[in-house]
Amino acid sequence: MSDNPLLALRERISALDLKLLSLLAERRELALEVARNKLTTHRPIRDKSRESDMLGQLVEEGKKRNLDGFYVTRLFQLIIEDSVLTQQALLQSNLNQTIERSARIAFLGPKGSYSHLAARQYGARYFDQVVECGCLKFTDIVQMVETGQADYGVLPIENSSSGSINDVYDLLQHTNLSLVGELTNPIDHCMLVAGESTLEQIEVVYSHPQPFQQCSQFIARHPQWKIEYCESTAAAMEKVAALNSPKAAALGSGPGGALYGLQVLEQNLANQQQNFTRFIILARKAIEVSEQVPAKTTLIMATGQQSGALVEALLVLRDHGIVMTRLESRPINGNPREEMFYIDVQANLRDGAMQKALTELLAITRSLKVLGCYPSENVVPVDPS
Ligand SMILES: C=C(O[C@@H]1C=C(C(=O)O)C=C[C@H]1O)C(=O)O
Repeated sequence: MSDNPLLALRERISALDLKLLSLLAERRELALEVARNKLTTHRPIRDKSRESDMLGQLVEEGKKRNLDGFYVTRLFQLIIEDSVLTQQALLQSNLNQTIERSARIAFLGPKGSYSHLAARQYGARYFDQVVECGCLKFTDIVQMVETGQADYGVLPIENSSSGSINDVYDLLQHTNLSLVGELTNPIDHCMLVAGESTLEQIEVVYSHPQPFQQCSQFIARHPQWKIEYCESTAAAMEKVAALNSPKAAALGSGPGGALYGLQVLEQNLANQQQNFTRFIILARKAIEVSEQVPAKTTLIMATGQQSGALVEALLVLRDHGIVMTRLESRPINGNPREEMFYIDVQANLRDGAMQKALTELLAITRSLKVLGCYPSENVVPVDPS
């Protein structure tokens, strides 16, 4: 134990953190045991009343230890989210006989891009080993999966600040790949520097145009900075790491910056505090979703040009009690008078109601394609009882 009081305290904190890690790993193993039990009992993965009761007890126990309820709730909601998604992955691997322990995953941008981080996160949930395939363009990602050079493709499809990514929606019109998963990640834009620096010392900032748009209010407060656009946030980080100057910074993700040895100077810089990007996962083979796991299905359809055609189609979903979570329209190449509609629904493709709705939709639409049915990765947290 160090003689320096601060170092001695830090050593004790680090030792305690290791114990916390061991406990979290043990808890995750127990969650997997619960999932294996649910394989035999067919109970749903989520038991929200159990979560709510447990959180209530933890908040009370936390108060006895001077831990405020919001902190305890937020911490255990994150722990429970991991537990639920880990269980979902086990049930899905069991149902779809996913025995491969490694996968090749294609994504946009070099290491450190938001897509790269999403690909790593998805891969870690389903595989022991991931071969990372960074691509320059969305079309490269789709082509790598279609040609068997990659097993999965990760594509950003919408951002809460800048909206839908139309190029990806358009790609879905023409590919035979299936949608097999989704991932929604908070996008926390940070100012990243190569070493010690301050905002006052910064003279030039590098990033992709998107982060500059999403952080325009922060950037506007520093009109003296020179703005340099790069092809990706990862390229910006690479540049700043190479410059190794207190005058240069990159706008990107903290975890991405760490891959280039960059430190966070300022964080949470987006105009909108809640800044999320949703990614979709594509594969050559469609998957089935266990009825114990919340499912989403994505359809793509052309309704024809008769008036009210879209309304008629949406009424079919309503009549079968199917909840639509997203409706996006895109022009059809070469047919300016008609649009293609992308619909996300909270339903399992195998549900009877979903099958009946599809049969009726086939009769009233000009074209209809199921892009895929996949587990909903959005674990909505419950509050303490
Ligand atoms: C572990 C279980 O599965 C889920 C995860 C829970 C958790 O991590 O505490 C609690 C309830 C369920 O939503 C369980 O059913 O007990």
